[in-house]
Amino acid sequence: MKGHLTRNLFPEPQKTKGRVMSTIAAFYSGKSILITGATGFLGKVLMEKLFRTSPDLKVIYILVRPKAGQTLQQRVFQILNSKLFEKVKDVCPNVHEKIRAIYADLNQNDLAISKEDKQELLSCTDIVFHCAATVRFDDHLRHAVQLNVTATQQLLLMASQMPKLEAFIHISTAFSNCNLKHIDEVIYPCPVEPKKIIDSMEWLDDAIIDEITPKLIGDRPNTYTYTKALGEMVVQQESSNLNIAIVRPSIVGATWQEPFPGWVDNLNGPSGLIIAAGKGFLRAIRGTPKAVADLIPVDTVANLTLAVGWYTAVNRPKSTLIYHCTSGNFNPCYWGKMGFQVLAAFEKIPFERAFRRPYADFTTNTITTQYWNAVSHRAPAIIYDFYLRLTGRKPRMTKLMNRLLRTVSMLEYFLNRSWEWSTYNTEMLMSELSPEDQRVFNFDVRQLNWLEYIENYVLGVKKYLLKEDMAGVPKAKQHLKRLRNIHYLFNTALFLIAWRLLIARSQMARNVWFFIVNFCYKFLSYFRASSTLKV
Ligand SMILES: CCCCCCCCCCCCCCCCCC(=O)SCCNC(=O)CCNC(=O)[C@H](O)C(C)(C)COP(=O)(O)OP(=O)(O)OC[C@H]1O[C@@H](n2cnc3c(N)ncnc32)[C@H](O)[C@@H]1OP(=O)(O)O
Ligand SMILES: NC(=O)C1=CN([C@@H]2O[C@H](COP(=O)(O)OP(=O)(O)OC[C@H]3O[C@@H](n4cnc5c(N)ncnc54)[C@H](OP(=O)(O)O)[C@@H]3O)[C@@H](O)[C@H]2O)C=CC1
Repeated sequence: MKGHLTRNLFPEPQKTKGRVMSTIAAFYSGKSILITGATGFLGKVLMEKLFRTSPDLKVIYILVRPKAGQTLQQRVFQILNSKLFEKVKDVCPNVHEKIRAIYADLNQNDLAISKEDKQELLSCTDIVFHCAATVRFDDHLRHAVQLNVTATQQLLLMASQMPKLEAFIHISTAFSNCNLKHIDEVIYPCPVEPKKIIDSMEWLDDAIIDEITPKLIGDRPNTYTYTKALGEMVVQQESSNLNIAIVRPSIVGATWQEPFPGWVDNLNGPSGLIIAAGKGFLRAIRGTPKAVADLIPVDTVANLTLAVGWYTAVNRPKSTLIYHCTSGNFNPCYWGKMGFQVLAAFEKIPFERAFRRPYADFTTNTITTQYWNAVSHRAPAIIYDFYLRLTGRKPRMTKLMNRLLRTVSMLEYFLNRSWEWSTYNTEMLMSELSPEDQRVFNFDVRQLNWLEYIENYVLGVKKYLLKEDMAGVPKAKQHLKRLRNIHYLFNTALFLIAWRLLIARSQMARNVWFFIVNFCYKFLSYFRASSTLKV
């Protein structure tokens, strides 16, 4: 593909209302773009930004599968009519004509794209953004390989047959090499070749795959990070034929600025834990307060990805460039501090019908974690289920708590380590951008104010995930006050009962008790006597 281009890759910067138009936005005008994973968290934000900044783009092809009883068209309709796309409709009123949903299933070896659709994609596509993946940590290796490795290979094969293709941008993860502490902008090889893994998945049965999975993933924590690393190797193997770049985001969180702050639509990463903490289910996590919380807003990832698409197409770097999209070395935040910020946000923006008052303790001690799990997580769930049973309702809290603790245990790996990612390419790209591009496609996280971001994140979780109205905030605050009083009352009762039992059984406890009562009495008498003397 390299060197096949006949088009003008350096469009003249245009002027819009006295301001020079963004070069990147101008670059995407008139382009046919293929996005995989466009129905996902990052894909939607990427597509929204493209339509908003380059309304003159020709078409966005999205590979979609029917899901949850919805047809392709219904899925697209739902996305275009969501809050996220409100601004797009103003700048690009015919957006529905510019989006073309193509049936595809990345679980199928040939991606299940029809002949006609494939022909159109091959002849028209200018740029590919490959976002689709399974992001589940515990996916069966066969499924994770199919989506994160084989599907990537199939897509690259298609890309190599696209005569107009200018750039192929692959979205990986900054954690694909999380077994290392310092990660450079290079592709690290896995011991077993991806082609061998793909082949073996075809003939090994599930039981044998289960057996060899721990050996294959080695010192990585899950099949997700392992298969994303294999996916990168596949990309590297095709890089001599294609103009490719890889973007590696860290933990992707709610939007920072665009199209508005705090937008989020799934429970992955921190979002689910914010709900669990805000509703009072999760009160302690095994996490290192001083470890870097490498969160990156989803709009920052979209901006960097679009800038990478432009740079790769225009400059055609000789080798595959890798861009780390991380916050740690530009503007670090730490889990302990983030925990405080989330709690502070709950004070202002409490969630409705909380189970207990929000509290979050990051602890590194395994015994403390087990204590918290027993006393603060499982015991209240058992008591609540007992109450549900007594009132003739179905118990559910213990089951919910068990699933939550399982989820937390899977995220713990990322809460107890810090990584260093080199960011030379990302910084180089930033310096290549014109001031207007730096403004429109901002990925400079040094400007991010964490306190403000976290507050908007919590607000976004409340509005877009929990669908709670801000009008309910006073009632939610009232409910939390009631929970606090119940908490104090419960603790006092517990203390008195324990003490009473102790006094009944131990002479020593009785002596201590009499000593305290005697001391208090004497102190009060002295205080009374001295105040009478003053008068
Ligand atoms: C003040 C304290 C708070 C401070 C904030 C602290 C934040 C810490 C966040 C650390 C995150 C570290 C992430 C590292 C990401 C690496 C980057 C990537 O590339 S990775 C890309 C990112 N990938 C990921 O993040 C994937 C992580 N998730 C998974 O892999 C799977 O969901 C699973 C294996 C954890 C559970 O599987 P399984 O048991 O089969 O069940 P299902 O999947 O069906 O879900 C069961 C229930 O749990 C729900 N729920 C789901 N997620 C979360 C959550 N995060 N949390 C809570 N809840 C969650 C789910 O909605 C459902 O509820 P319901 O319907 O029953 O009511
Ligand atoms: N979220 C995060 O914290 C991070 C994500 N990343 C990477 O960013 C990319 C996007 O992640 P994110 O948006 O969060 O993930 P999502 O889970 O939100 O989206 C995944 C996308 O892939 C699509 N997909 C999955 N399986 C298939 C299939 N069989 N056929 C067709 N499409 C399929 C999904 O479609 P459908 O809607 O039909 O399920 C969805 O559009 C991924 O490559 C991920 O590895 C990297 C670092 C962190």
